[in-house]
Parts: sequence; structure tokens; C-alpha cells
Amino acid sequence: MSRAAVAPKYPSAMPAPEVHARLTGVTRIYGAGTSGTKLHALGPVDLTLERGEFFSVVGPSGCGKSTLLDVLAGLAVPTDGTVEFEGKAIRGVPDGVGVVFQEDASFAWLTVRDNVAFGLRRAGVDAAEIARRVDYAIGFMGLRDFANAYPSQLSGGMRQRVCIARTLVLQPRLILLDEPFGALDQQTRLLMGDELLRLWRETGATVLLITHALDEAAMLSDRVGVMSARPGVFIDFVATGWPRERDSRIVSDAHFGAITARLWEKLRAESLKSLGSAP
Ligand SMILES: Nc1ncnc2c1ncn2[C@@H]1O[C@H](COP(=O)(O)OP(=O)(O)OP(=O)(O)O)[C@@H](O)[C@H]1O
Repeated sequence: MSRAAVAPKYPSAMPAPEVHARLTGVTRIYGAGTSGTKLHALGPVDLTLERGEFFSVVGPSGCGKSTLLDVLAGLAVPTDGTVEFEGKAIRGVPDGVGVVFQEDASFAWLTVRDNVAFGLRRAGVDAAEIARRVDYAIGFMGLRDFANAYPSQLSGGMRQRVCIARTLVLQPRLILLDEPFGALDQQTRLLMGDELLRLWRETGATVLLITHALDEAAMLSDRVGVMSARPGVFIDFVATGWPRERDSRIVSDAHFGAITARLWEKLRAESLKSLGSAP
């Protein structure tokens, strides 16, 4: 056997990456099993998320990104293939997985504090523990002064902070975000990106972010997966090489431009396909 074949892939001082979630041969066909119209939305997709990595997905509109997230969240069952989280097949929403959606999903009739406490109350967590976790999440997301406000009294960015705090309070080990900042203006989006990086660093959670914004993907991620036009499959994986300590100031780094250029090069052709135009 050659030396190269037996050499360890990682130096002994550096632990090998641990698989946190894995999709193998996952497809999703809407309407499968019925006599009506079938729509092949996704796959086959193979994807491995390492524990603690920040992974983003970009792809043309309608290519199956949200479907991919739904499958990982246990909200949709794949037509084919397997989905694992922490070594176990996913059936239903797994404990330890938190989801943040694009739309403002805060409850208008509850205060910020009650919004954040909602999931814990439903789960029957005791009152002292709820108070402790809610205080932490509200403080972490900079919402302390708004704890007794209602969502209608907050800006879009603050409401999305409430939604993130509501997920954070559940102490997820895998956080799935579907276009969480899509409705926000550019400056707020970049600053919310900084908040998300801080949350990722401090919790050690694995993050999967779906975004249309290439700058967001390039700035936030350790790795970006580019999907094809529907049915979405991964056509490229781009490792950004950023240090763990990073923030939105890296948008002025020359390397940032190189990453977004590569993402756009791949995405442009696929987006034209999904619009029905020639590249
Ligand atoms: N419940 C459903 N039933 C039938 N078709 C669906 C359903 N949900 C999504 N689709 C279709 O599946 C395809 C993929 O949808 P999906 O929302 O996953 O894509 P996406 O990449 O997240 O889209 P966008 O970028 O516009 O948010 C689309 O053609 C969509 O119309």
C-alpha cells in the first residue's frame, strides 16, 4: 500500500470532523403516489454537515431549497433516500433541531417575552428554567428593553430577532434558517448576519442557512453549496476559508469578491435555465 493511502487525513492534533447530519440520495417528488400531476422538486441530493460548521445553500428560485430544509427539519418526508441527524434516521421534527423562517412568524398577540417563552411552555419546561432561558435569549438578541413590547411595536429586524430568540431558547444543536433576513434592508441584513455569526460561535451549533443573497452566503459561511435549477442537486461546494472570528467587515476583503464571483458564475447559468433562457 502506498504511503499516501495510509497517511491519516487529519494531523493527530486536529480532531477529524464529526458528521452531524447527512442526506443520502434524497429526492422529493410532490404528488408522488397520487394519480395527479407530479413535480420533481429535489435531488437526488447527497450532503454531509459537519458538527459546528456554518453551511449555506444558494440556488435559483424554485430549485428546491426550502424542500431540502423541510426534509432536514423532519417537516417533509423524502420520496427516496435517507436523512440522519446525530446518527439517527429523522422521523418527525428531531429534538435538537431549530428552524427560523423568512416570514415574520412572531405571534402578534404575545409580548416579546411570551413569544420567546412559547415553545418552552408548550414543552412543559418548569417556570424557573423558562425564566432563565428566556432572559438569556432576550439578552443575547439585544431585546431586553423590548421584553414587554408587542411585535407590532418593533421594526422588521427586531421582529426577526424575536424569531431567532424563540429558536435559541430551545437550545438547538442544528439551526436551520430559511431566508431569515430576506425581508430586511441591506444594512440590517448585514448586521443581522453579524448577530447570527455571534450566535453560531457562542452556541457551537451547526448552521444551515438558505439565502438568495450571495454576499450573505459568502460572508457568513464556512462552506456554500450551489444548487442547480429544479430538481435541485448540488453542482458546487465552495469552502470560504474564513477564520471563525469574522464579521460583516470581511465584505471589503479581496477574497470576498473572489468567493461571490465564483458563486455567481455557477448560479448565473442555473438561474437562466430556471427562467427558461439560454446561458
Ligand atoms: N407542497 C407543495 N406541493 C407541490 N409543489 C410544491 C410544494 N412545495 C413546493 N413545491 C414546488 O416545488 C418546487 C421547489 O420549491 P421550493 O420552495 O423548495 O424551492 P425554493 O428553491 O425554496 O424556492 P424559492 O427560491 O422561490 O424560495 C417549486 O417548483 C415549488 O412550486
